[in-house]
Amino acid sequence: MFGVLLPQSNMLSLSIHEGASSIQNFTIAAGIVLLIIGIFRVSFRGQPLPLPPGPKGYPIIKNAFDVPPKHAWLKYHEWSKHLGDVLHLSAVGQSIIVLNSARAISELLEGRSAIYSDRPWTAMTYEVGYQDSPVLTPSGPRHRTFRRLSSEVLGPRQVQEWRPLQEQKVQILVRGLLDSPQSFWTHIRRYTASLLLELSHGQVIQGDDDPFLKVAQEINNDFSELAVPGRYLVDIFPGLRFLPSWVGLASKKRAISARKIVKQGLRWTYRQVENQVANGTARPSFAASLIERNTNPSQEEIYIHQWVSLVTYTAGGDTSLSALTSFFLAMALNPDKQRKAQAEIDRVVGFGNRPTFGHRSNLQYVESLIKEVYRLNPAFPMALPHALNSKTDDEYRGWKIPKGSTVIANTWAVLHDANLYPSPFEFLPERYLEVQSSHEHSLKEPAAHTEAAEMNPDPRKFAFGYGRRSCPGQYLIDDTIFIAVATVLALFDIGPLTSGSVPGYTPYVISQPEAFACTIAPRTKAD
Ligand code: HEM
Repeated sequence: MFGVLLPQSNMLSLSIHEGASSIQNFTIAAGIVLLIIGIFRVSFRGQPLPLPPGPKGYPIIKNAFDVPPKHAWLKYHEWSKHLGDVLHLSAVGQSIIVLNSARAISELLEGRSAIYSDRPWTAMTYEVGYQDSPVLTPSGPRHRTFRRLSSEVLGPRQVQEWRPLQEQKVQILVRGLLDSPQSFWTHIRRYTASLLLELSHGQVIQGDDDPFLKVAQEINNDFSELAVPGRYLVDIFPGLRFLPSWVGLASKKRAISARKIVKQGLRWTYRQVENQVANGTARPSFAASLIERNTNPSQEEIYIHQWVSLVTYTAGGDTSLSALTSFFLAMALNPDKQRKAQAEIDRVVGFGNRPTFGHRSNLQYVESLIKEVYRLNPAFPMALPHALNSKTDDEYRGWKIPKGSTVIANTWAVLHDANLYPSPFEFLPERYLEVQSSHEHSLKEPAAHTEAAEMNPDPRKFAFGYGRRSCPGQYLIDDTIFIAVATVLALFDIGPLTSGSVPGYTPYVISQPEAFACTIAPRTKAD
């Protein structure tokens, strides 16, 4: 075939100078060339592209029972060592693509974010109504509205307005640690809950029995349980949801009660703020500003406002708990790193003083220590599942990615890749000191721009997710974690562990340390 083409094209390049008939020849020959290329392409396309490699599975159900229910990121990482960084699994007709490298994640979830930003459909989330939440809603107009509204409050510049509130709220953590250090878990929760609910709805939480906190927590607990794909049989066999309720399917009953709680909770929390705005007692908050800005909202707008306000708490509570408990654990296990950070704080802030955001740019070791907390045990080891849109198949490195595939980014694998982070299982804040870039800059730069050659890239590029689905709360929560970490290190000595062996990590979507205990005592002298 190529033998025919070459003489034709040589003849053409000469004959261009020879008048109209040559132009005719040129046109005919070009047509033939295009025809042959076309035939070649069609016949090539006729050969179906292979799927990425994956574990073999069983007939019909394929990998349905291979998908590990716990610590899935570890299993995927292990498979990727033999099968390659991009894996394909198939569970009852649904393709699951697992991306185990920075390159694959960057090229697909960020480089092709326009088509890889859907969320997988699961029967249980649909039944409860969670697919309307900003976290799980499909990409489309509603998702874009969520993102726009979020960025108006949570963008990198906007969050700076909340810093005085964060400096104030961290006192809840300090007071708690002074009163009952063994309950540090509870104090962390109180600190983040109190901050997030004041920010989202202007609510000043009055203790653990606060009705507002209880509603938000109930929705959060249900969400954590029910939005885990595959936890209920109905997610694997969606047809089960059409069975009538008298059959007594556990998932049906659970979905009905959770749906009621979400609906009531969304309305009730938002109505509190509407009333406060109406009678002039509303404190500044996300919900209040949405209500004040739009005095004649449609039902759809109200629904979006309700979700976008509430999600600030539901998406932020457990994730920040994970990051801060990981910090306490890392300090209990790495006293030398703790001493180094405290020495830096003493030098910059002065022993016994409380750090503020104004000190942050001079606390480079503390900054690196926080990065290492994000890296070693990411709160979302696999981000949240994305989905390729359902319109067309995609092609990547010669593989077919079927339309509608669930796409999982194995963030944990990237953050433990020895080619990116040498000695990946060691807690080494020092690794970032050579590549220190400005805080704002590094957070904004997407993972897509992480050159493969760059060592020890800022883990926040991975820990907060990817592309159009990346975490909108990342700037806010990064501030929340900085002020807590810097304040606790300035005022307390953490560790050693008093609960025996080093705890493992919980195995689900949001992973946090298993229960542990350690000493926490006020510092008495400078390091
Ligand atoms: C340490 C704390 C946090 C971590 C590690 C974290 C991480 C993440 C990750 C990995 C995702 C999934 C991204 C993806 O699918 O690629 C996500 C989504 C999301 N996060 Fe966060 N997050 C944290 C705190 C927060 C806070 C405080 C808020 C709210 C103020 C928040 C709001 C959201 C929302 C709304 C989404 C869904 C975004 C979408 O689907 O478009 N997160 N987060």
